[in-house]
This record gives sequence, C-alpha cells and structure tokens, in this order.
Amino acid sequence: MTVPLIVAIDGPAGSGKSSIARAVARAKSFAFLDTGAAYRALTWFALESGLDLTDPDLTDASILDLLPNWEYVISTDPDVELVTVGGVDVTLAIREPGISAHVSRIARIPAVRTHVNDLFRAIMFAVEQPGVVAEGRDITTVVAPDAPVRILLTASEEVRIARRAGQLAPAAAASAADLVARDRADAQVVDFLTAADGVTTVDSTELDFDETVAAVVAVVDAGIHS
Ligand SMILES: Nc1ncnc2c1ncn2[C@@H]1O[C@H](COP(=O)(O)OP(=O)(O)O)[C@@H](O)[C@H]1O
Ligand SMILES: Nc1ccn([C@@H]2O[C@H](COP(=O)(O)OP(=O)(O)O)[C@@H](O)[C@H]2O)c(=O)n1
Repeated sequence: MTVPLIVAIDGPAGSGKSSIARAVARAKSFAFLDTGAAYRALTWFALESGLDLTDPDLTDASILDLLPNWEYVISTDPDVELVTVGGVDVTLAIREPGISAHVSRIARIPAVRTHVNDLFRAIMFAVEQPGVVAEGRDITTVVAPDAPVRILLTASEEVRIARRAGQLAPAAAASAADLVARDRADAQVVDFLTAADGVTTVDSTELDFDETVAAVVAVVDAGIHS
C-alpha cells in the first residue's frame, strides 16, 4: 500500500475550504476529505437521538455515549458529495443552520476530537488516489501536521459572510452572519486564524473562485516538487 500525499487545508467558516479543496482534488485527481462534515453529522445524530444541545446541564459524557452507535460514512470522491449516518443520507441535512448553530458544542469536546481525528487518518490512508486533500480547522496542526503541503485559506469576514449568504436559501441568508459567532467559539478550541510554522496562507478576498483554485494548486505543486 502506498501512502497518499496529504494536502492539508484549514481556515475559518466561509473561506472556501470545502469548495476550493474539492476543486483542487479534482484538478490533481486526488481524493477529498471534508472533516467538518463529521462534526456536523455527529451533531445531527445527537439531535436525532433526542439530546438538547442548548441545555447547559448536558454532560459531555452523554454526547460521548453516542459514539459507539454513530455509523459515519463519507465519500472521498470529489465528484460525489455523500454523507450517511446509519445508512441515512444526511448530505443536505447537515448543512442546515440548525446544525451549524450547535456544532461547536460537539466540536469542543476533546474526546470527540480524538475519536474523529483517528477516523480522519484512517480514511485518508485508505484512499486509492495518489493524494488526498483534507480540509477543516486543525488539519495543518493536529490531524496531519507532517503533511508536505499545508495551507491556511482565508478571506475577509465581510467576503466570507457574503459568500455564505449566497449559498443559503433566501429565508436563511440572514443566518450567514452566524458564522462569526461560530468562528469565535471554534477558535477557543483550535487556532485556525493564524498560520502555524510552515503553513502557507492563501487569502482569497480579492480572488475569484478559479483564481483561488489556481493559487492553491500552485502551492500544492511547489510542495510536491520541493
Ligand atoms: N474565491 C472565491 N470567490 C468567490 N466565491 C468563492 C470563492 N471561494 C469560495 N467561494 C464560494 O463561497 C461559498 C463558501 O465556500 P465553502 O467552500 O462552503 O467555504 P467553507 O467550506 O470554508 O465554509 C461557496 O459558495 C463557494 O463557492
Ligand atoms: N477540523 C475541523 C473541522 C470542523 N470543525 C467543527 O465543525 C464545524 C463545521 O465545520 P465546516 O467546515 O463544515 O464549517 P464551514 O466552515 O463549512 O461553515 C466547525 O464550526 C467546527 O466546530 C472542527 O472543529 N474541526
């Protein structure tokens, strides 16, 4: 078994991580791993299981109890967007604002992070392609700190809110600004706002989609050939 080349991409909400990383994976014929989908899918499962994630008395243990029954599967084909939990297709459901609003409660639990990080590494090392583009908040620092290519994808807050609003149904577009509060909560757990040593920053504020993909591909190619 050959070890795939890992391209690690982190960044705040709405910076373009999943869409850009997916396009880069396609361009390089690599696999693609959206790690945020796991936190979202566990949040979906917790709500489906009847947990009240707004309850201040809810214990971390009651969330950890769910893990043995959380049957999570994600496609790593950049052309197939599919996430299932226990065989149920949750691909669209996990993008709803009702999931985004609660996901930080789940993501702040250290034992949850350890569990999903082990899962991410297993998924990455099992891909058949020569490489895998993995994106999230702590891929460059915790999940794959030794990856040969590590990128922090950023964009101004204003641009990120506008891009997220464009993705949501009109009735939900106002909730795009919620990403600021989510970033604040998430940043208390992992630092994805500043580039760690050896991590290349790509700021897409002034770049359109294709220009951003080209900028990231250039960093990937430089990393592969260095
Ligand atoms: N450089 C860019 N220019 C214009 N739109 C972009 C750019 N990068 C990403 N987008 C768009 O912004 C939205 C948010 O991107 P997404 O990949 O969901 O971000 P993230 O995964 O970081 O939350 C998507 O609709 C995406 O197509
Ligand atoms: N590597 C990661 C990826 C996501 N997450 C958590 O999962 C949530 C959803 O991640 P996401 O990447 O789908 O979110 P967006 O940036 O796409 O809005 C984040 O708000 C974090 O709470 C994390 O903690 N670590």
